[in-house]
Amino acid sequence: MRWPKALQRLPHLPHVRLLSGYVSALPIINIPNSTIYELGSQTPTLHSISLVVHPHESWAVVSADAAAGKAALFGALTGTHRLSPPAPPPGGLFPFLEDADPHRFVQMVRFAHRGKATGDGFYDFTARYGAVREGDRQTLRETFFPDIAKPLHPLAIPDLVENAESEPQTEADREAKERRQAWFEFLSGRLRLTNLLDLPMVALSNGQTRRARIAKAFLEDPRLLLLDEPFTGLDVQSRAILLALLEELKRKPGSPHVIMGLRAQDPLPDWTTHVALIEDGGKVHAGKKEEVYPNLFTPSAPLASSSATHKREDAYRERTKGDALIDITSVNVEYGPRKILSSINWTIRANSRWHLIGENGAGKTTLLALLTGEHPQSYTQSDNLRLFDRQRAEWATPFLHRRIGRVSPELFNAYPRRRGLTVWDTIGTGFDGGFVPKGQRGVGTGRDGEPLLAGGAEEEWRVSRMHEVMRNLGPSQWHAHPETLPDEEFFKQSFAELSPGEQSMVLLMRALVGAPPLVLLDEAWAGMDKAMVQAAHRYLRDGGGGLTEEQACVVVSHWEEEVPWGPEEGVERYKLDGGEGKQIFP
Ligand SMILES: Nc1ncnc2c1ncn2[C@@H]1O[C@H](COP(=O)(O)OP(=O)(O)OP(=O)(O)O)[C@@H](O)[C@H]1O
Repeated sequence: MRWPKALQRLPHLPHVRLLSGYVSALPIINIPNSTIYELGSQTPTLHSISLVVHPHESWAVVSADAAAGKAALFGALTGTHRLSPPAPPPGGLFPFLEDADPHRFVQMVRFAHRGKATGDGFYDFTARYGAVREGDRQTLRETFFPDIAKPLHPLAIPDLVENAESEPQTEADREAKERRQAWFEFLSGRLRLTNLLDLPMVALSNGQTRRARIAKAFLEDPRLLLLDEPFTGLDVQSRAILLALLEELKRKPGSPHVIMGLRAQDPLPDWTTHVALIEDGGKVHAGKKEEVYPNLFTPSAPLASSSATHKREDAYRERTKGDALIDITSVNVEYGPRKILSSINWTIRANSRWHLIGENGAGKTTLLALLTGEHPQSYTQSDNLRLFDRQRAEWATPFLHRRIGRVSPELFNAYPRRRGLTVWDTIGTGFDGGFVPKGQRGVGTGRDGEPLLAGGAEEEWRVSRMHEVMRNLGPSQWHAHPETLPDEEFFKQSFAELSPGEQSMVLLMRALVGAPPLVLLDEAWAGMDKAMVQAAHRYLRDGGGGLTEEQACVVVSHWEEEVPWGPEEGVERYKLDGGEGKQIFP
C-alpha cells in the first residue's frame, strides 16, 4: 500500500500520531471488575467485567447471543451506561488519554439502525428518488467534510471557499491543513467516496453512506474509535477494503486505536488478538482470542442455509411457480448523466424465492422502489412495469402497498417511534402497509378504507394472523429466557423501547402479517442476534409457515448466510452490475 506523499513525510517514530502527534504506552481501557447498568436502572446488564486493553492489542467485542451486552459495554465507554465501581484514578477508564477529554477523543460509529430513539414523525424516505428538494440538497462534501474537502470550483460552494481563505496561514497551520487534506484524500480514495462527494447526501445508497461515516469518524481524529458492526450493509469488496484499511492503520504509528463490535455470526478479522465475549446472562469472557474464542464459544454455527450449501448447485430443486406477479421489461433509471439501471427485465412469479445481489450503489433499493411504486420514474415507464397484472399507473400507491410486505433500512429508520405505540399496533399497520394504527382492534381498515365489520370474518382472520406470526417470530422463538417474556406480553410492549434487533423482528412480523403476494426483505436481519435470524429463517423456509405458494419473496443481503433458502429450495439470484441486471442462478 502506498501512503499519500504528505503522510509519507511523517517521521517514522513509533510514537507519533498521524494527525495531532499524540501517543501513550498506557492502557487504552481499564475496567477493573465492575458491573454495568443502564443509566437510571438498578438491574445490572453486565456483571463482574474486567477488561484491560493495551495499545498493541486488537480487540473485538462479540455478543454470543443477545446484542444488549455489547451495547452496554460500548455504552459504558461512551457514557450512556454506568460503571460500578467506576475505574479508579489516576488513570480512570481511559488511562492513555491522561487529561484529555474522552468526549472529544473517544468516538463511536454504530451501524445497527436507530435504536431506542423515539420520535413522532415519519420522514419521507422516498425523497431521494425524485428531483432532490431544496432542503435535501446538501452534498456529502458539505455534510461530512465541509472544512476539508476542496470544492470543485470556487463558485460551486462559495461559503466553503470563503472559510478556507479566512483561516490563519502560519507555517504550522498550513502544514497541519496539508496533512489533513492528504488524510482526507487518502480516506475518500480508499473508501471509494471520491466520485460521490458532490452528490446530495440523500441520494447515497446505504453502503455508500456507511463508508462515508467511517471516513468522517477517522477524520475527526479520535484516539479511540469504537466501530460497532462496521460490516453491516457493506458489499463483499467494501468489507475487504475496510478490513485492509483497518489492518494498515493498526500498523501505522499514531493511528487511532480501533475496537470492533461484532455479532456472533460475523467472521472475526484474522488480526484480532483479543476478544471480549459477552455471554447470555451478562457474563463477559475477556482475553486472548485463542483462549476465549474457540474454546468457550463456537462461532457461527451455520445458519439454516450456509454458503457451503449454496455452492451445491447440483442440489438445485426447481420450484413450481405460479403466475407473474411482477413483470418488468426494459426499465431504465437515470439521474442526469448518471445511469443507474439500464434495460432491466425481471419477472417475479408466485412461489418464487429470490436473492437480489449487487455492490453498494448497484441500484437494488432503486429497483425495489420501482416495484413499490415509490420511485417517480415508475410512472414514466408505466407500460413497462406490470405489477400484479396492471400497469403501474393503474394502481393508487396505497393499494399497491397493501400487496407488498416489506422491510428495509429506510423503512426501519423512518418508522415512527410514537410514545404509546405498542408492538401490536406496529404489527397491525402491516395489513394496510401504512404507519398509523387503524381500526377498533388495531388490525387496519377494509380494502377501500372503510372500517372492518366488528367480529366479521376479515377482522377475525387478521386477529388470528397477529397471533400466528407472534407464535412463530415472537420471544418464544428467540429469547434466551422466553418464560420472562411471553409472546402475549410482548404484544403490549412499547415499540420505541425495544432493542434494534427486537424492532427488526417486529417490522418483519409487520411485513408478513397480511400474507401479501410479494414480500421484499432488504437487510431485514440488521441488529438481530443469531437466535432471531434463525427463527426468521425457520419461518420463511418451505414448510415453516411464513410464506405460501401464492407468495413471492425477494431478499436483499450482502451475506449469503442471511438468505433463508438454499438451492435445494430453488432459490434464484438476480444480480445488478454496472446498471444491467441478469439472473445468475440457477
Ligand atoms: N437523486 C440521485 N441523484 C444521483 N444519484 C443517485 C440519486 N439517487 C440515487 N442515486 C445513486 O443511485 C445508485 C443506486 O443506489 P441504491 O440505493 O439503489 O443502491 P443499492 O444497490 O441499494 O446500494 P446498497 O447496497 O449500498 O444499499 C447509487 O450510486 C446512488 O448514489
